[in-house]
Order: sequence, then structure tokens, then C-alpha cells
Amino acid sequence: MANKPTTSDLYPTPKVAAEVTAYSERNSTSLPKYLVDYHAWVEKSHPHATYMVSNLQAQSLVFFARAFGAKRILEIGSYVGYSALVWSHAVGQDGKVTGLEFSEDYAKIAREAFEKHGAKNVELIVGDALKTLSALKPEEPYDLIFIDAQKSGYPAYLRDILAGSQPGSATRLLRPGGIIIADNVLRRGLVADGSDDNPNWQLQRHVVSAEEDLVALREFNAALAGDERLEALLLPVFDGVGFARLLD
Ligand SMILES: C[S@@+](CC[C@H](N)C(=O)[O-])C[C@H]1O[C@@H](n2cnc3c(N)ncnc32)[C@H](O)[C@@H]1O
Repeated sequence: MANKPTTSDLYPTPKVAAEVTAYSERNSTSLPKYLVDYHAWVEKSHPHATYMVSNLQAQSLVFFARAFGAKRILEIGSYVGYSALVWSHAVGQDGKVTGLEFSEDYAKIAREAFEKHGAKNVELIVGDALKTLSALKPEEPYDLIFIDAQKSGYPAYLRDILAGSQPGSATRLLRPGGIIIADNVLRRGLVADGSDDNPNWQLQRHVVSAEEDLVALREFNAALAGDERLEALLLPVFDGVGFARLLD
């Protein structure tokens, strides 16, 4: 029997993959214009625009947040606020989004965007999330936590989330049934295939922390799949997206 096709069998050239992505974006519920415009503005004006999730990934985040019934979202790594604005749109004005961002400069740009677009339901906490995450004492636990900061920090973020979500404790970070979504967990496939003949090394070699990131992401993915308090799913879409549901 023939093997099931892999992603590269299905989308064998960059052109086909780009067409499929554009087609998928057009055939998904549209984002409001201000979000698409903000994404385009950041792409034009900021050197690290590739930090942002794509518009299609943003469409998927809105879909998932609403399908999960998420109203309270914590984001680790906000950059200039694009995905935070996306979450703000997803949860509506009766929801709440908290972003953790290291850079005061990025946070300033993000806050200007929140102000400009009337996103009153978003707050940013500036500082090292390796410290600010464990210090959070939310009045109500979050429904969804999105991890999108430095890759070497993912295992520690997961430990902090689980430690802060102990069953029965008065303050919890993530509610029972709450969802973790982690971005870039396959790092161009290098997490799964880090061999020298993986052509994607050419795109990653310049990253000083590339090897360290892969080690951390492998540890994170294994911890997500192996923790008995979590039900996990790793999807090879975008740059690899890890999902987990907290069982208790
Ligand atoms: C990939 S970008 C986030 C992009 C954003 N989620 C979006 O899609 O629009 C990662 C961000 O994490 C921030 N970051 C890196 N290390 C951090 C840390 N230790 N604590 C908080 N933020 C951190 C970086 O400054 C950067 O803005």
C-alpha cells in the first residue's frame, strides 16, 4: 500500500505552498482590516517583522480561542502587539488579554497600537517572563496561554505554568480544561530532523542560540506530551504549533 503523502509531497515547491497559504487565508473568516493593516505596517517598518504570527495563523488563533470559549488569555512574548491585538479581537471587550514582553521599546509600540485601535482589554507587563510569569497572581485563572517568546525559555515557562496551576490551589494560572498553545516548536523542522543535510540549517545557522533552542524545544515538546496532567497535540503547521489541554 502507498504511504500517506507528507507535507512536501502535497506542497512540493515554494510556489505551490505560497498559493495554498494564500488560498487558505482567503477561504477562512477574514480578520478585521485594522489587524491586516497593522501587520502590513509592522512588516514595512520594523526589522524583526518575521517575529509576528502570519495573518493566516492569526485567523487560526481567533478560531481556536473562540472554539475553546477562551475569554482570558495570557501571551508570553508580545513583540509590537500584533498577536495581542488578535487575541483582543478574539475575546471581545468583555474578555481580557495579558501580554508579557521583555522589551520596553516593543511594548511602547504595542501600547500605541492598542490605544489607536481601542483595545482596552489588553495589558502588557514589561520584564523578563522567566520572572514575571511565576509572579502573576491572576484574580481568575487564564483560559488559554500562548507561548511565543525566546525558545530557550519554553521548558521553564511550561514548568511555571504547571506549578502555578496546582489542583486545589487558591490562585491558578491556567484553569482546568485550559489550553496551552506554543509557537515555533518545530523550528523549520530542525527540532525533528537536526541532521546536517537538512537544508533549513542554512536559514538557522546565523542564529547564535540555534542549537540551544533546538535542545530546549525538544525538551518542551517531550514535557508537553509526557506530562500526565496534559493532553497534547503537536501539529506540523506554520512553524510547528504545540497544543495542550490541562486535565485537572
Ligand atoms: C516571536 S516574538 C512575539 C511575536 C508576537 N507574539 C506576535 O506574533 O506578534 C517574541 C517576543 O518575545 C520577547 N521575549 C524574548 N525573551 C523574553 C523574555 N525572557 N521575557 C519576555 N519576553 C521575551 C521578545 O522581545 C519578542 O518581542
